[in-house]
Order: sequence, then structure tokens, then C-alpha cells
Amino acid sequence: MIFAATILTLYPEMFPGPLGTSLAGRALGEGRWSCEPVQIRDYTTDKHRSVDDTPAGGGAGMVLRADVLAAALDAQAPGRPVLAMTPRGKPLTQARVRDLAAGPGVTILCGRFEGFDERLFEGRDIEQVSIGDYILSGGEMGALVLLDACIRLLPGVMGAASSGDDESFESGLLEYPQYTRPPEWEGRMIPQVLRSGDHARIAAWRKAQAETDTRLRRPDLWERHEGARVGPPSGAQRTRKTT
Ligand SMILES: C[S@@+](CC[C@H](N)C(=O)[O-])C[C@H]1O[C@@H](n2cnc3c(N)ncnc32)[C@H](O)[C@@H]1O
Repeated sequence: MIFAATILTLYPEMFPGPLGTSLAGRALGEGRWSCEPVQIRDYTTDKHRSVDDTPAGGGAGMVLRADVLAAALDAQAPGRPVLAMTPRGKPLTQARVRDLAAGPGVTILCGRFEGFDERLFEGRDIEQVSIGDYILSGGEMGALVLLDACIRLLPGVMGAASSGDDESFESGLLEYPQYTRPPEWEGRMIPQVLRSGDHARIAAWRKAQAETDTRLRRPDLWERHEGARVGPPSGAQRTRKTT
């Protein structure tokens, strides 16, 4: 099954962009995924081909019109999740990326200006996705990020199939630190355990490093990981807490 990506955008020339090179580019050439950028402006009905208008209630900038976006969306192939890139969306996670990559593909809506008329999300089934707590000038870069994360997981895209399993976030933790030759660089040695050939010790060291680094660098991830490991409080404890 080919992973089909349709991207609704005011800048179709941005696709495949960087996804036309390296792993994703090779996979595109091999037909493992398809990339169809769609010009939103083609779904306007007025002679100015306008896609936006001023914000209701006043304020700076322009807002993308729900009627134009809905017309563009309704013209696309059904049966794939529809995602809108927006900082107001749910933060993208590796778990969600894995789900998407295992499916038939995605239709992605890229915002511009002040974003989307909110009624679009009431009138259509759309998952709102954020790629982080910062503001981009448009959804296209976000769509490229999301697609890159999915494409590398498609069957046959990565050299070693297992190289996707051991990464940061796959187990809820950051990955352990990596080293390579030369064994000594500017007086710094590769940790002895990694040169020992003792696979059990290496695995234990990596696990400990991953846990320490996650706790120190990403306390939010660590808390979630520990919460999932320990499990939710029992019914009795919950009752005591809330009464
Ligand atoms: C300038 S932003 C609009 C920001 C919007 N006014 C707000 O404050 O939430 C224009 C478009 O860029 C995209 N965008 C910006 N930041 C993003 C993020 N962190 N994640 C996903 N998309 C983003 C969205 O498609 C958005 O509609």
C-alpha cells in the first residue's frame, strides 16, 4: 500500500521540497509514498480568487475562509485522516506518527496569516496538530516535518528496519548517548563499557543513561514514563483523594 500525502496549501511549490532528497526522496522515487500538493486558491469562486478575509471582531491580519477550505477538502479522496497544522492543535508525538504511518496516508491543511476560521473544525472532521510551542509563518514547514517523520517509518525506507525502534520517544524516553570512532578525541574517551563487548553490560548502561538523561533534560517525559510504569492510582486511593 502506498502512503498518499495530499497537501492543501497556498504554496504548492514548497512540496516535496526537502522531501525530494535523501531517504524520503528515494522512497518517493521508489513509489513508497506519493506527494500531491493542491492549490487552495483553485477552490475560490470570486474573480479575485480570495482565500481570506479580515478577522470578525477586528484585529490584525487575515483569516482563512471556512467555505473555501471546505470546498478544497471536499474535493479530495476520502478515507484518509485530515490534519490541519495549527499551534492550537494537539502536540505531535511519535506514537501518533506511528499510527499515521501505518495507515493509508494523510490529507494536510496548511494555514497562513492568522490561521483558520474556527467553524471549519465544527463543520468537518479534522485533527488539529501542532509541531511545537512556537509560531511558524505557515503550516507548510509543519506538514514537511510531519511527513518526514511518517515516511522514514514506511516499510523499506530505512536501511535497517530496527533502526526506527530504538530512537528517542519510542519507549517514552530519550535515547542513550551515541559514540563512534576514533576511540579517543581531544583527550575524551568513548566510555569503557561500550568498548567491552559485553552486551548485557552495554544494554544496562544504555538503559541507565536513557533514564538519567530523560529525568534531567525532559522532566515532563520522565513524569509521564514513570506514571505509565507505576500505573494509575487504585480506585480506593482515588476515592480518598477526591473526598
Ligand atoms: C502565523 S501562524 C498563525 C498563528 C495563529 N494566529 C495563532 O496565534 O495561533 C500561520 C499558520 O502557520 C502554521 N503554524 C504556525 N505555527 C505552528 C505550529 N507550532 N504548529 C503547526 N502549525 C503552525 C499554522 O498553519 C498557522 O495557521
